[in-house]
Amino acid sequence: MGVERIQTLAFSNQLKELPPQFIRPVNERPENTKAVEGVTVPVISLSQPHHHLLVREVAEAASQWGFFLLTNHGISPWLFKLLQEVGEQFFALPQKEKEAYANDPSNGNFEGYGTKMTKNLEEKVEWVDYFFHIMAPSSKVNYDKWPKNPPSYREVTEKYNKEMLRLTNEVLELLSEGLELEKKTLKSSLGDEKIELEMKINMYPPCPQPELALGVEPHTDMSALTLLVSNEVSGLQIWKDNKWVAVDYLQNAIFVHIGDQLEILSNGKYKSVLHRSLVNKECKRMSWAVFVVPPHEVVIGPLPPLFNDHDPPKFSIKTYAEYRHCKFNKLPQ
Ligand SMILES: O=C(O)CCC(=O)C(=O)O
Ligand SMILES: [Fe+2]
Repeated sequence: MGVERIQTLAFSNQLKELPPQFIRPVNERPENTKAVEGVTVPVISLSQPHHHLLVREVAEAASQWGFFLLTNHGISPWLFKLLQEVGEQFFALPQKEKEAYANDPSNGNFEGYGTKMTKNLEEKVEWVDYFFHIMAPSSKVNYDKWPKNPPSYREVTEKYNKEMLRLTNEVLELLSEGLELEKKTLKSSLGDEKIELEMKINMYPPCPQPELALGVEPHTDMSALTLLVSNEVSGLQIWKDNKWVAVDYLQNAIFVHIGDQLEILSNGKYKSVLHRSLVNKECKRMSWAVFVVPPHEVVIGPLPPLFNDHDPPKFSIKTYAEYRHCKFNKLPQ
C-alpha cells in the first residue's frame, strides 16, 4: 500500500478537522507552548569588515543559541528565487509523477519523495512531506534520485550546491577560529573534501487546525551544520533559555543551525539547537534545508585541545554511522 501524503490529505474534500493522528498531546500543542515575545535571534553579516569581530559574533551565537541568521553571504537573490521555483514546481506535479520518486527509509536510505510514518499508535505524524537527496560530493550523487521535472531542477540545484560548499567552508573556518583552533580544523575533522551535503525540501501544506499540530517536532539536527532557507512564510521556532523563540522570515537570509556533530567536536562549547516548525491555516510553507554531514566512516569525538582534566570530554567517540543508528533508533549515545 502507498504512503498517505500530507499534501493529498490537505486538499482532499476540503479537510475541515485535523485527523487524530496529527493531534499533539496537550503539552506539545503550539496553542499551549507559545513562543515568547520580544526576543530576537542573532543576525550576522558576512560583510563585517573586522574579522575578529565576525569571529566573535559567530562564536557567541553558536555557543549561546546554536543558531543565527546569515546576511551578505554573497548568494544572489535570483538563485534563491530559482531554487524556490523548481521546488514548488516539483511539488505541484501530479501525485502519480511524484510517487515515482517514493523513498524507502526501511533500509536507511531516505533519498527521494517521503512522508514520515509512525511505528506505533501513540506516535504522532508530522504535517509535512519532503524530498531528500544527496548534493555533494559528486561521487555520492545519484541523479536518478533527483527530480527530472522541472527540467531545470538539476542545473539550479547544482548552482546552489556550489554556493553551499563555499559557505560551508567559510562558516566552518569562522567556527574553528572561534574555538581558537586553526582555520581548517573543523572541516578536516568532518572529512575535508568528503564532507557531504544533503538537500531536504520540506513542504508543509495548509493545515485545518495548526494550533493542534506540528510541522516538524522538536529535534536537534544530527548534522554538523544545517543551512536553511524558506519561502516567505514563517514557522521555525528555536529553544532558548527554556522557551520557544519564533524566527521571523528574513528575505535572503540563511538560517544557520549548529547540529550535533559540531556540539560533539567542540565538547559542548557550541550548542546543537533544539527546534521545531509550526504550520499554517491558509498558507503553504516550504523550506530548503542543506545538511552538512561527515561521511559515515568518519570518527567524531571532542577535539583534544577542547578538553582537559578540569573540563573532561562530555561525549563519547563514535563513527557518524554509529551516531546516526543510535539517533534513529532513539538509543543512548
Ligand atoms: O522547516 C523548517 O524551518 C525546519 C525544518 C527542519 O528542522 C528539518 O528539516 O530538520
Ligand atoms: Fe531540523
